[in-house]
Amino acid sequence: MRADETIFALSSAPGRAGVAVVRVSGPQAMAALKALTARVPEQRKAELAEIRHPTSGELIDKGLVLLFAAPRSVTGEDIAEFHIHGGRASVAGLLDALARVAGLRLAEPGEFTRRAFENGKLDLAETEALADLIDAETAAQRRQALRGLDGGIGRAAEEWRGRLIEALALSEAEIDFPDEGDVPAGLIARAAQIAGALAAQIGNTLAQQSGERLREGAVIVIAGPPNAGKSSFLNRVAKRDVAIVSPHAGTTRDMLEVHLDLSGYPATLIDTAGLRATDDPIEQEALRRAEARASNADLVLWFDDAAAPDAPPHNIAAPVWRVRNKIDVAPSSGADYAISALTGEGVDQLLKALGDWLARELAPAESALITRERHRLSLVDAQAHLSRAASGIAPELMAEELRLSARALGRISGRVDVEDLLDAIFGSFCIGK
Ligand SMILES: Nc1nc2c(ncn2[C@@H]2O[C@H](COP(=O)(O)OP(=O)(O)OP(=O)(O)O)[C@@H](O)[C@H]2O)c(=O)[nH]1
Ligand SMILES: [K+]
Ligand SMILES: [Mg+2]
Repeated sequence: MRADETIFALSSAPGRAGVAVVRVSGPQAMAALKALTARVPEQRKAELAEIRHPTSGELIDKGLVLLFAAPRSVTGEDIAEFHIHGGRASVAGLLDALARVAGLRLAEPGEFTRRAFENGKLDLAETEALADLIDAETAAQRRQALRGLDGGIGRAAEEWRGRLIEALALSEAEIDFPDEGDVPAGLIARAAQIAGALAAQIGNTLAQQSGERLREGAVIVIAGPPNAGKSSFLNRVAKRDVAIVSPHAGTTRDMLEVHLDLSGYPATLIDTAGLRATDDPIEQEALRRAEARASNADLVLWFDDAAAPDAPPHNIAAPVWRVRNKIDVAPSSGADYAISALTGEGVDQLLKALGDWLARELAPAESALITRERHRLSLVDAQAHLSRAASGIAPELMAEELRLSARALGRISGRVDVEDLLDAIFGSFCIGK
């Protein structure tokens, strides 16, 4: 990647739309505006312009153009924006026109964000939060991502790193001037005290509920005997025919999942094969998978048929809610919820209870600092080095532990030691972001 190259891409979603936004970032952004509209708009002011092909002069579209001059732009470079009609041909025409401008090329996935990072507009944790915001499907996920974009774990890690560097300075003063009268006594003890306090604080953060589950959504598995109406329930909740429903026991083989927004919280609802003894090897494999999925679930909805109640097996680790289905054909008692997947009776109550449960389970995760495994591993690493630094070791060893800890913390915001992380993180973005 080279900063002297100017990149462009469709930044809004591909496909037909009212408006499409194409962004150009880099030193040739103004030249691109001039080449296509024969002028450069006033900074940060939308202007209506005729956008023409630079070689043929053909009119591509009339649209709004904007200029954000460096460094006051999202990437920190000159940015030109073209807001045009969101037709496939209009967008293709504009992208083709931009490709003809000298020094411009199509952006790679995540390249706009990567430039923002390299120009200090975002730290690495904020970059991750931006990716989360783009991916957020529910209100709670959006709030979590916004908190991350507002500093979150990156800011905390930098604060801790600042205090750690203070401790490092103390221990190095002790190493450099061990016997000098004007160096106050007990430097190493103070450094150890700071290290111990930081280790405890990071330990507290690690002990708090992590935000990962909110990012990914809770997993709710529908399990139960064949023909209990599991797939019928999934279809009703999804409001479309996701799963095949039939009176034939053993209809579902492959697990099917739908993503739900329940009271603003995310969940993945998974339909599984009906549990029963069978000789069919394919069905046995389906059952093995269903059981494995149920064992990793956050919640299991155990479905049975009002005409043939069936208790759940005892080896399910997750909390189990018993749901009795088909109450339209047989009266029911003894389950947590009674529904009819066919008529819809009782389904709203069950969904409401699931929404309340999700809110209880996931609300604390909204304010969690740690939202990714990467953050957790860096903090565990930083804490281990801090604990060793505080354990009364020689000043030289202590300084080394503090340095290692500072590096682990620095990896969170990405200000140091990150080259190898960059490709992985930016690669998860799409082109135009
Ligand atoms: N009367 C009545 N029939 C239902 C209800 N829910 C499902 N059924 C019927 O029960 C049969 C089995 O439904 P499915 O949704 O395929 O059941 P399943 O639990 O997914 O079955 P497997 O995938 O084979 O384990 C179908 O004929 C459905 O139409 C209900 O609430 N009331
Ligand atoms: K069935
Ligand atoms: Mg089924």
